[in-house]
Amino acid sequence: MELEYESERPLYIPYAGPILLEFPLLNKGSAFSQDERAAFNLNGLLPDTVETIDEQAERAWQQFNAFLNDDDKHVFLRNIQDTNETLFYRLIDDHLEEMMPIIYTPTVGSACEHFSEIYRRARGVFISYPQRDHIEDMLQNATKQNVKVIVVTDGERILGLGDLGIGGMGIPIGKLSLYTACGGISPAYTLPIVLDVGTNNQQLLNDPLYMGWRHPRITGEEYESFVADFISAVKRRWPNVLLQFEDFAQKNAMPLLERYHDELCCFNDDIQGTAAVAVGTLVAASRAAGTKLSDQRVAFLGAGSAGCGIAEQIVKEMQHEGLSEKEARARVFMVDRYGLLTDKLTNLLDFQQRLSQSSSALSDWQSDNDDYSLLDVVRNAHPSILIGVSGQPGLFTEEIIREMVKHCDTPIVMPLSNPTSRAEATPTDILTWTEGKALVATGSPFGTVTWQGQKIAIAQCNNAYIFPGIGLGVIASGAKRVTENMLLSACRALADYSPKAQHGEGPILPPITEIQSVSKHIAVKVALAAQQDGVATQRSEEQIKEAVEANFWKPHYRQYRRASI
Ligand SMILES: NC(=O)C1=CN([C@@H]2O[C@H](COP(=O)(O)OP(=O)(O)OC[C@H]3O[C@@H](n4cnc5c(N)ncnc54)[C@H](O)[C@@H]3O)[C@@H](O)[C@H]2O)C=CC1
Ligand SMILES: CC(=O)C(=O)O
Ligand SMILES: [Mg+2]
Repeated sequence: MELEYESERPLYIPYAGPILLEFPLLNKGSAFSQDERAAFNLNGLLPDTVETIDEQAERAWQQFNAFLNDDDKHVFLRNIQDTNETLFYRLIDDHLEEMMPIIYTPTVGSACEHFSEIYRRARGVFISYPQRDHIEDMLQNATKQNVKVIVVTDGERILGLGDLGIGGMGIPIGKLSLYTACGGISPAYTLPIVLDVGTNNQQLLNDPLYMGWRHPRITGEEYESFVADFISAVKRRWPNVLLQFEDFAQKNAMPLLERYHDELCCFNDDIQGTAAVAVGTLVAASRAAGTKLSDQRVAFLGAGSAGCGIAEQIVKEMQHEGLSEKEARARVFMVDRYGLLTDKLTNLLDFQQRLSQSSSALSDWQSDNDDYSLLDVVRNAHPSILIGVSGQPGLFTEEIIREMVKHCDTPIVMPLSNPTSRAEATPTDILTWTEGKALVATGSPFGTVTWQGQKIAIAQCNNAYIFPGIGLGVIASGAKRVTENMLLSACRALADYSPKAQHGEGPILPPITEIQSVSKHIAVKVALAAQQDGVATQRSEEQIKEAVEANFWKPHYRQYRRASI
């Protein structure tokens, strides 16, 4: 197994003794060879047997399975990540299906809620508002020097769980674990960051164990200039870094993206990554059904960052298929807390306004109220696609789903809210209420559903299918910006990979176990789009493919030689 790496050049390491064992990027534990143990003063610090990474992974897998609940499994895996990153990624490589729900949604949600209780060791950078004059120093202190991907949150909208303060750090850590496990970005190049601007979560403020800044969130001018200082410091420290905004509250997500998308290589995963995965799924589903996305009508529950991001991408795709912008917008219905977004509502944000329906076009709609509920929309607009991004569980009721299936043979129903506890409906309920007719995709993983003896796999429509490939494509091409075209290419590349669209059967999205191949394919398309948009150097497709392979890090141990200090 290790032979293929034997020709790889050795690494020259300036650390020795216990310090080397404390370095998660360099530690090999019991896999240090006898020669290395002698050269690096490790003799006596490890049990006698020199193990292979496979043997270490087998022990860790047995230990993993001995834990009785997922939260404990999460803590266990995070501990391996913090002590031996190579082993951590080997384990995930070997058991992605079992471990992805533990390091990512749904378990990461619980890990964020209990962040201060389960805290063990430092990882990433915590930039708190009281330390705002020292941001540059904090970035200098990061344990990683050559950072290529940052995921940053301020913890205000963590999955559908709300404001979790610095507990939100679990999300950048989890996302970056997937950048490595699914997108092959070396963990030496990734850095999770939380901007600690306080929290409005009273439970956390009252919690004696809470480790963040105990202060209500700063807002307005103070918040904006703090983020601006952070972005300037990042640009000075790592001018070519890819920065992913993650889980910011609705009021900040879009303004931050609009302000910075042309200042550095960045994107917002909840708006743009989610749009790419959702529209990729819908394009694949339409292809499989022999129709087009522009033939569908789409209803959303939740007109926030994710909902409006997906909706705008749907409008673009429908225009690409031949509709005018007006025709496309007339097919998309956004329902939020106060009902359907129409031009009668006066309190809409800019990005919601663009997606509101003209009330004159709804004059013949039947409703008991002035505001149209989701049920009213389903009754009157007859959507064939229903997308849940409200963060509220159970809102796709039996009545709504049964009404939907009256008007459409194969409804596509996507409760995308995370974690599992926030899903708008369960796949079992949706399939029961539609008598097995619905095509279901969820944000968090759900098991196979058996409907009248038939086993139906449930696709996980999560931006995890997109962002690792974008990161790999940006790194392989040296792209300086993330353009709309690059996101659109990622979306179409995912649709190319759909088993159902390709073969007419099987799941709508490729199984998670194929995510590395999917990410490589997305990376190539993203890199090509970057070149077309003039934000990356021109190279042939062959050269891009080689760069994607060359940049794809694999979890194995390199040989170490002692560097002179
Ligand atoms: N599957 C995936 O890849 C992704 C899933 N999500 C999930 O989507 C959810 C929303 O995320 P964002 O859009 O970023 O949050 P957001 O806070 O920007 O938007 C949520 C929207 O839902 C609305 N809402 C809340 N309760 C409602 C109700 N009872 N009826 C109708 N609308 C209601 C809110 O007013 C808000 O406009 C979260 O649970 C998140 O985990 C987000 C990004 C990616
Ligand atoms: C998947 C994701 O980014 C979210 O639920 O926020
Ligand atoms: Mg998110």
